[in-house]
Amino acid sequence: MLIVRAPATSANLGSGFDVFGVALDRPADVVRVEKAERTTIEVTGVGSRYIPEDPKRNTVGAVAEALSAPARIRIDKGVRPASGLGSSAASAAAAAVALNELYDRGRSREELVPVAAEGEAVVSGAAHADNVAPAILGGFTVVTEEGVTRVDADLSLVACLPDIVVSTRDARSVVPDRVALTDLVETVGHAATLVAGMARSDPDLVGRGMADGVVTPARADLIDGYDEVCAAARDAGATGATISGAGPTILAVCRSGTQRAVAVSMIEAFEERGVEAQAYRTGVGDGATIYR
Ligand SMILES: Nc1ncnc2c1ncn2[C@@H]1O[C@H](COP(=O)(O)OP(=O)(O)O)[C@@H](O)[C@H]1O
Ligand SMILES: N[C@@H](CCOP(=O)(O)O)C(=O)O
Repeated sequence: MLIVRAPATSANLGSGFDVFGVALDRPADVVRVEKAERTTIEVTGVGSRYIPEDPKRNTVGAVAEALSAPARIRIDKGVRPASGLGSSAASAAAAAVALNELYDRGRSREELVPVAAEGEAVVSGAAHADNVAPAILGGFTVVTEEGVTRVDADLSLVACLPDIVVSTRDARSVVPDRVALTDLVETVGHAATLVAGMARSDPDLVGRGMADGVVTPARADLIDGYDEVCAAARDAGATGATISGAGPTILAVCRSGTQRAVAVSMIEAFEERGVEAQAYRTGVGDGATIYR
């Protein structure tokens, strides 16, 4: 048997829709795999009752199929599904790394990114790789058609998860399919600022670069209290806050020493709207880790 842990991830970071992603220290999924005649899946842990065990409907089933690696797969969920924290991607990334090792397929970590992205197509309708790339490689990642670029970064983050469910599939349906040139220019500027900030582990630049006038405003209505929670995070010392992935989690980047205050303020702002929430005080983490 092989055991692999893969972390939660936060995709988009505002200006990098379907391109940027960052691995978080926590939470994480743990996946156990054993060779078998055919693939079977068992799911336990956070939100497991909402996750199908049918290999055709679970992200890990698509990964096993893509690697021709049938297995008994047990998933212990630490990342709540439909959270905006790459829940479906954490399982897919862990399964890709585990099955590649179990069956000695010899794929590099970079080569496993499109394999794990096959799983994302099963749940969201698009094989977007912005969650699976950091879940496999760790750090901050930039995904394009040509491949993945990884940047090491050290940042203090808060991921605040309200008791609201937003499915990635639904949140993708509200994204505009055209943008004006002025919006494009603004987005390129923000995205470039964010990448420079990641390379320098500079929370001010990253916070500034998270601004986005295209995708985020279209999705903000799906999260009750979005504006108030972002404002509370900034007032408490965050340099920026935005929707994590497709939501409902809100990700905040913190100045040194403000992480606790940011977390408390975000929870309180949700509570003022009558929404319960929990906050992960986290940072940029490693990718999938194999435990034998
Ligand atoms: N291994 C898995 N882990 C989590 N969710 C899964 C998995 N396989 C399929 N799903 C389905 O994917 C959906 C959650 O994915 P998504 O909406 O992208 O959430 P998240 O934003 O947390 O990744 C749910 O409908 C869930 O049932
Ligand atoms: N780029 C995708 C990311 C979805 O992330 P998730 O964590 O919500 O699955 C999107 O924004 O749709």
